Amino acid sequence: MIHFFDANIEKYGSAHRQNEWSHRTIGDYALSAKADRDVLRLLNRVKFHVMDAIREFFGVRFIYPQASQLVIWPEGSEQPEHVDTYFPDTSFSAILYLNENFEGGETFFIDPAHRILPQVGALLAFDGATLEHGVGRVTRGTRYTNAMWFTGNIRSVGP
Ligand SMILES: O=C(O)CCC(=O)C(=O)O
Ligand SMILES: [Fe+2]
Repeated sequence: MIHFFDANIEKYGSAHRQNEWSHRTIGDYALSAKADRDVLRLLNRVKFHVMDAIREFFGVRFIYPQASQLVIWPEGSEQPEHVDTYFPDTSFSAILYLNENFEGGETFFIDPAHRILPQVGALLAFDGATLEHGVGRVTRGTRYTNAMWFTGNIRSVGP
């Protein structure tokens, strides 16, 4: 995934560098319109495993995908506290940590205060529309994640 991200961000990131985020994410919606089927299949497989894990862990019956993105967090990047209300009716946000050979870059929560040190292969799932969270500054190296958003409302399913 990391290799794919590095090799394809110019191809699948936004066509033009519009803002800080445009060359930091590759969305599955970009891949579905284009060629790299193996990566899309892998992202989909991950997404369905994550939905299974959320159903089982949180005891919810219905959950639908909204978006899945590969994200790069270069040295010096961070994300201030926020809630995930970009997509309508998000009920769960999930982060799959793809590497850990960097420093900083913890996912943090405000209330209750909590910090999660990324471990490769670990999955973090939480109610991202309600719980304020953010990402501490990456102080050395580069952080990579697969970020996903899910809804319980079938009318708010992603593209
Ligand atoms: O990468 C993380 O730990 C969290 C990212 C996040 O909160 C977001 O993209 O909305
Ligand atoms: Fe978030």
